[in-house]
This record gives sequence, C-alpha cells and structure tokens, in this order.
Amino acid sequence: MSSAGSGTTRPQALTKDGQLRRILRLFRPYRRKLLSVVLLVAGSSLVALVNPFLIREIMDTALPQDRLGLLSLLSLGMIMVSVTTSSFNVWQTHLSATVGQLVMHDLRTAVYSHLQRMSLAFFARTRTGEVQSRISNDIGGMQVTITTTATALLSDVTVVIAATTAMFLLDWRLTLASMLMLPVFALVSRRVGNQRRNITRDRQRQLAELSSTMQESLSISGILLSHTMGRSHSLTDDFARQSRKLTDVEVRVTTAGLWYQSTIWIVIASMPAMIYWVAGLTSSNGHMAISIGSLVAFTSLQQSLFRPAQRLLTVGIEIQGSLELFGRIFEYLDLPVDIAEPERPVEPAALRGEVRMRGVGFSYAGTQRPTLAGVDVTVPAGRSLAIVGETGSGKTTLSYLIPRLYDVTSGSVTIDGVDVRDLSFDTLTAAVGVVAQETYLFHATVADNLRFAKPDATDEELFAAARIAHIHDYLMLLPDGYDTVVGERGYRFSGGEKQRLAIARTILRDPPILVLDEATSALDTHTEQAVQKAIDAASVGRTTITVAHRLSTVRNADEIIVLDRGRVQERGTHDELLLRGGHYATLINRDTEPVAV
Ligand SMILES: Nc1ncnc2c1ncn2[C@@H]1O[C@H](COP(=O)(O)OP(=O)(O)OP(=O)(O)O)[C@@H](O)[C@H]1O
Repeated sequence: MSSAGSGTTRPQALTKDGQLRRILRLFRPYRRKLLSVVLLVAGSSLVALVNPFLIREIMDTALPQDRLGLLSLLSLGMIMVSVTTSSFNVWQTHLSATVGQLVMHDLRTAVYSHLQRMSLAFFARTRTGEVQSRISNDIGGMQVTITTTATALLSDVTVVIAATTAMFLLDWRLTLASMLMLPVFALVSRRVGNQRRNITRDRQRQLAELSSTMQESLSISGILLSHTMGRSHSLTDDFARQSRKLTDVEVRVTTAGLWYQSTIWIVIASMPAMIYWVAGLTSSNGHMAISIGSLVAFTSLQQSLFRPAQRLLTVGIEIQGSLELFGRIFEYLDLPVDIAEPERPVEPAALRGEVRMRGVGFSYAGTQRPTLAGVDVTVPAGRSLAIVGETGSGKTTLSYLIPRLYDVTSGSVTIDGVDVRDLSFDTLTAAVGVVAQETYLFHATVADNLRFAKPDATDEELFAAARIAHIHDYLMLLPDGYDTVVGERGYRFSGGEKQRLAIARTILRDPPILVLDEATSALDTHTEQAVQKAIDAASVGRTTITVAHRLSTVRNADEIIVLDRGRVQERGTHDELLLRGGHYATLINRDTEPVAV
C-alpha cells in the first residue's frame, strides 16, 4: 500500500490555444448535430426576445385603447413564444446531451485503448487507482462543461447580443447606464478563473489519490494484508485524512469566487430599480421621456439578461476548471507507447518455435546496474530451457523479453530468425504463450476465463485443454462444472488449481512456444506434482522456457542456464551441471526439496 506518486510525468505543458484547438477537434465528428444545436439555440433566443415588444404593445396600445382583438392576439403571441422556446430547448438539450456524451465516450475509449497499448513498465510504475481515476473522475468531471456549459454559453451569447440590441433600440441611454460595470466584472472573473483552475487540479489529484488507496486497500490482497498485519485502523485513519483533504478542496471548488458572483448578482438585480429611478428623474410635468410600455419592456429585457450575463461572466471560471481536466486526459493520451507494433511487420509462414537470444542486455528505466547483460541462448524448436538462479538474478525479466513484455536494451531476441520486434502483435501472441507467476482470473465462469484466450473455442476444445492441464476431472466435480463462477481474482480456487487453469487457458491457443514462470509460492508435494504433470503435458511438442524457482522441476530440461546478476554463469543439462560442481550444484544442495541425484 505504497503512497508512491503517480509515476507519470507531465509532458511539456500544452499551450492554452493548442489545448482549445484539440478540444474543438473532439467535437468535429458531430458538427452537423452541433450546427442544429446552434440554430435551435439562436432560434429560441431570438423568439424569446419578441416578448418584451409584445408587452410594450399591450401596455402602450392594446390596454389603454381597449382593443380587445389586438390584446387577444398579443397575448396569444406571448403564449406561442413560450411554446416555441420550450420545444426548441427540449430538442436542443437532447442533441447537446447526446453530443456531449458521445465526446466523453470517445475520450474514455481513446484513453482506454491507449492504456491497453502501454507496456508493463508503465503499469509497474503507476498506481492502479490513478489510472482508473483519469478515466472515471476526470472524464466524468468534464460532463457538466461539455454537455451544459457549452450550450449555455451559446444561448447566453445569443441572448446577450439580441437583448442588448433590443435594449439599444428601446433606449440607448438606459442601455449604456446598465453596462457601466461590465469591464470590472470581466477583469475579476479572469482572476477567479485562474484560481478555480488550480483548485480543480488539486481536487483531481486528491480524487486519484483516494481512488488508488481504495483500489489497493479494498482488494482481496489488500484486506488480507491489513487484517493480518493489524493495520485496519491505521488504514482507516489514513483514508479519513485523505478524504478530509478532499472535503476541504471540494469546499474550495464550490466557494471559489462565490463573493464575486454574489456581488454581480446584487448589482444586476438592483438594475431595474436604478432604471425606474433614472426614468423618474427624466420626467417633467408628469411626462416621462420614455413610455411605460417601453420601460416595462426594457426592464423585462434586462431581466432576461440577468442569468445569461451572470453566467457569461462566470463561465470562464467553469471552463478554466475543465481545461485542467482536459489537460489531465490529454496527458494520458500523449504518453509515448514504448513497446510499439512494427509498421511493416514480417509475416513468417508458420513458426516452428526456435528461440534465440543474442547478446541480450536489459536495464529497467531509472536503474543503474543492468538487469541482464550479454545473454546468449538458443532453444531449438520443440526443446526445453530452464532458467535458474538466485532470486533477483533476472530470470523473470529474461522470460518477459520473448513475448515483448519488455524490449531488450541491447542485442536481440528472435523467433525462427525473425526479431520479435519485427513481428505483428497478433503473430507474436499466437507464437508465444505465457503462464505468468501470478495467475489472474476474471470474475466470470471458468469457461469464460478459458475462452479469454480463444473466444471461439468449442466446449470440446476447452475440455481437451483442461485435460492436458490435469484440471478437467476436478472441474467436472464442481456443482456447476465449467460454469462455476470464479471469485474475485480466482479466490475460490487453490494456488495449484489456478495455475492449472492458467496452463489450460494458455494451451488453448496452441502456441508453439510456451513461457512458464513458475509460481514462487510453495505448493505441497501432491499439488506440485499435479502442476508439474500439467506443465509436462502442455510442453509436449512445444518450445518450453521455464523460469524455475524450484530446482526439483528442472531436471528434465534439455538445457539449463544459471543466471547470476543478469549474466549466464553456467549452462548444460542437469547431469552435466551437477558433475561440474559449480553454482548449480551449490544451488541444488541448498534447495530444501529432496532431490534424487
Ligand atoms: N519494474 C521494475 N523496475 C525496476 N527494477 C525491477 C523491476 N522489475 C524487476 N526489477 C529488478 O530486476 C531484477 C531482476 O528481477 P526478476 O524478477 O527478473 O528476478 P528473478 O530472478 O525472476 O527473481 P525471483 O526469483 O525472485 O522471481 C531484480 O533486482 C528486481 O528488483
């Protein structure tokens, strides 16, 4: 439950302009829908502006002159205006929500698919919760901006332009008087926007931190560790501390610029009073320079301006916050893919499965000492290689170079003479089957888990693979057989059973090369024999490279290499190496397993 940082570095900050252009590009596929939204918003805003003029006519003409026909017509007009604007709004909201959600869907999928291409190294240095938080919290946080703010902005601009024009037409002096405060508001809004952007950054970081903590500590392994280490209370305290920090940030997000918004609100709300007062001042001998109808129409226009103007002055604040969210997402989309598929892959006819490593060197990023150096090994097709050595000598790392979970730093790994870096991912994954040290099973049925390797596998194929892995009989004894649902991370199955399921899953793809990283956890002799039988059966006719943690399992390998701090120290068969009396012999003697020599 480390509190290591996110592990992702911020690439050079995107310029605001570049970011805006990139955001606009996201909307490009939906420009037709957006055009309809623009038309609907503009239409509804313009139609709404007819109302004040209808009011003026009612007040100045229809009512004083007792013209009932005109009054009915004007009243009906007012009702029609509301019907039209409401219908336009419903339609527009539906369209803009659809576009907003589609853009979010595109972003979510783009981030997910980019992350799928990232190498193991990225996930090794990044906290799981952090990755998920970018997809759920950051993209989720954009929803308001994308779906509502953007269209509100559009309608607000239209209303403000149209209402201001109408106000000028009614009385230009009153209009100017109403707008004196605008520049001051705009300036302050800019400052509050920057403030909001910084707070949003803090909030998203805090959210990611909280997600990571939950992800790690509420997983089966996390709970197991905290229960057995008696750390539940302190973890709860840590969580509470983080959650409390989030509370503070959330309050800051909500209240940033609140005083500013209230001031605007008060000033805007006092405007009609000011206007009546100014109109009163202009009256002489009981006659005002402006008719009552115009005055009412003017203040009603002003009223319709309140919300849009206020929103426009604060929309910058919202957008600044969202820019930060977009920035975090773009940062992930821009992560370089360190293990990329070749543009023009070599397509060999059929792979036999000869694996050759030539002068292989490898260093993990950020480490001083190379993990592997000068490794030369050839495993002829159909033969077996066992890699042994002290813990940390680089066995697993070496085996990961064949399926390209990591790329060599120097030298090369070839399959049938073709560099693995020149093969398409499809060819490579079809050629190399990997059974990793830690078996990962999805929360789904056994059959679904097996079919993850080969979605179109028939039941017979599943049974055959499970038989080879010596797990079929066991599965048939379960009440639900192959339909048994595997618990979270396969917890209902024992370690040995999970390994055999993993072996069955891998051989279902029938790869010519098998890379097996033996589980380090000790299995009882009976289980170990069962797993060994599964491995032996799975290896038949395949090139097999086994990372051996238990020396009892390597005796039959065609070749054994002994790694020492990343270098091949000895090589040969079990008998040859024993006779040599070197490092391997020492390891064998030290191995707790009784070995018949
Ligand atoms: N992602 C990583 N970043 C940096 N160093 C790593 C990383 N993964 C492994 N190492 C280091 O590389 C070395 C070789 O690790 P590797 O897992 O290949 O050893 P191993 O021989 O398989 O060990 P074991 O028998 O304990 O599984 C170790 O010192 C390990 O700490």
